[in-house]
Amino acid sequence: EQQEKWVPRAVNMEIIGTYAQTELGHGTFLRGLETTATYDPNTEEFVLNSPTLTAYKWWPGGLAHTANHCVVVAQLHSKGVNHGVHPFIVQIRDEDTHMPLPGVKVGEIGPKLSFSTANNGFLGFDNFRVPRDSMLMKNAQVLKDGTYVKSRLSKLTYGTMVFIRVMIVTDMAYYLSVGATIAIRYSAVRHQSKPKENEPEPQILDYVTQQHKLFIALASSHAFRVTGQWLWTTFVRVNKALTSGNADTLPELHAVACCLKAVTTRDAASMVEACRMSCGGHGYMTSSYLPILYGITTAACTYEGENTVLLLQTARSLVKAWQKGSKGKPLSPTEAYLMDKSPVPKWENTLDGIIAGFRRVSAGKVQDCVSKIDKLVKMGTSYEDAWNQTSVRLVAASEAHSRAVILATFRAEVSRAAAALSPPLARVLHQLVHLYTVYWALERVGDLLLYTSIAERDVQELQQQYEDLLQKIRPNTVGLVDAFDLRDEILNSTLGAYDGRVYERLMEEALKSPLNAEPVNQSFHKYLKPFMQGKL
Ligand SMILES: CC(C)(COP(=O)(O)OP(=O)(O)OC[C@H]1O[C@@H](n2cnc3c(N)ncnc32)[C@H](O)[C@@H]1OP(=O)(O)O)[C@@H](O)C(=O)NCCC(=O)NCCSC(=O)CCCC(=O)O
Ligand SMILES: Cc1cc2nc3c(=O)[nH]c(=O)nc-3n(C[C@H](O)[C@H](O)[C@H](O)COP(=O)(O)OP(=O)(O)OC[C@H]3O[C@@H](n4cnc5c(N)ncnc54)[C@H](O)[C@@H]3O)c2cc1C
Repeated sequence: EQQEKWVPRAVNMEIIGTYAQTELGHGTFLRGLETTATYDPNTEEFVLNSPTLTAYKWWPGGLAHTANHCVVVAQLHSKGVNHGVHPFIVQIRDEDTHMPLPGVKVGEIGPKLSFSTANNGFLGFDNFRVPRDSMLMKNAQVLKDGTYVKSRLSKLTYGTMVFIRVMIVTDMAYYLSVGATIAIRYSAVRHQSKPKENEPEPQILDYVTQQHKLFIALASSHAFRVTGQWLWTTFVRVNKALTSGNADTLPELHAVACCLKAVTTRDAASMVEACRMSCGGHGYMTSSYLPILYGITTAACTYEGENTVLLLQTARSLVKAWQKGSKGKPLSPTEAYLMDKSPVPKWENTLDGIIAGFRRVSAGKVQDCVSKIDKLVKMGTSYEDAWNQTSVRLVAASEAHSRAVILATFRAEVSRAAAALSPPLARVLHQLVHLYTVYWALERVGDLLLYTSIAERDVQELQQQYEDLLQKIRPNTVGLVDAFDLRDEILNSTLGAYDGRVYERLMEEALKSPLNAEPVNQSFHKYLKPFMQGKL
């Protein structure tokens, strides 16, 4: 009945909430969180407390001034036993006056790289009492007498994060569509330089280097949209199984959500930055929206699980899978390729050949990690230290695994959908799949040379394939970003508006600046003139 009590109020916006998990002292290591929730059976209440400064919640979006409730993650103590972190739904502000309740200290954490409107906040409790039913009891419970009933699966507490990580992959597809639309439309409008003296300055979109910077962002948007759809379908299936008590597929979902969240956010941030830089000085204008978009995407590399930590989570799963597979036990569908012990086949410069190559790279890297860890442990190193000394390779193995998943999913989903598309549209989408696949083969050619039979002539041919694809995609580029159908109000960009009036929009925005309100700014009389006269 907790859902009956809280969900309608949240849906009706009677309560505005945030997720208060991260503290000043801990964001990654959840078992180290310091906020306590101690059960008092005499009053059937939990006492929330922030025993130290580092226990203060720090970062939750909307916490400073918007939220009047929040989900607080705290160490649950009952009958003198600490049962670990659990979620509690807690009212922190009066619903009429919006004043912080007695025992609640809440405020704004200060300026950030971006997300300036998110009023991220801090929250401290001073022995703040909440009723027993504040504990969200879907998984674990505390009875009136303080008896703790453990969850059938402790990791279900972390379920919210899996859900958000799954959504973030699709978020990155959207942010890349925004960045690609702005930069490609601007590149169609901008003319610069005179490679041919007797011809007018060309569109910068006709420079192959510009195409190299931008087309991968366009292709990645589609790759992440398709992968995000696949991941969501997987999440729904796993969640349905969880509801009926079957948690067998949760570890695979956790592992694949971790590496896909990490790789798509890192790619999106670096590709949005490339979009910004490809627009020259005007890309550095806030009015282009590209700096703000970079701030948004790069934040995703940190929140909902810092990327390195998540890649190591996936690596943990890959190492366990390798060890399981080596004992002949079956592996999950996304990790089954790790046990492909067939001889390395002759390299093929095809989509299937490249996808198979990335699976070889991932399996080879995982095997190397396992061998290094085993060797260190045999030499007397603790497993934890051996893990840490191998962690750079573990992250690389995780990335290779993630790329193999994205490549295979993108190709399979577009091939499946192509049958229902017009031949010209199918052809263009296949070109994007091809570009994405060959781009990453060239980006990771060192790994392919180490773990597959790719030869120098194959690499040369791939480079030519890539440059041919840039040329093939060029005529459809503006049409492809128009197809994202992003309204000017959403793009919020002087460079990306549909009508291409870039220079007029840049000037219109500039003239809105308060610094253009008068011809001589007051700073001249207050500072410059006295300084120039030696009076400062
Ligand atoms: C890094 C870990 C996973 C480590 O936790 P741990 O208990 O020490 O776990 P471990 O010993 O490494 O593994 C124990 C086991 O727990 C599993 N596990 C870990 N996390 C999950 C999960 N989410 N779902 C399902 N299973 C999970 C792991 O796979 C391990 O399984 P195993 O022992 O290998 O069978 C955890 O501390 C963690 O998830 N940290 C990241 C914290 C985070 O994501 N914070 C986000 C705060 S909210 C936010 O940022 C909002 C952003 C703004 C917005 O989205 O709007
Ligand atoms: C814009 C934004 C919004 C946010 N919104 C929220 C919110 O709404 N609610 C909320 O609860 N939190 C929120 N957060 C906090 C966010 O979830 C944490 O910042 C994130 O989980 C990382 O934790 P941390 O900051 O403690 O970094 P740390 O974990 O301290 O990371 C610092 C460095 O240590 C490394 N490191 C840490 N542990 C390991 C390890 N085991 N192995 C190897 N390296 C390691 C990391 O890789 C990283 O390089 C937000 C953060 C941002 C930036």
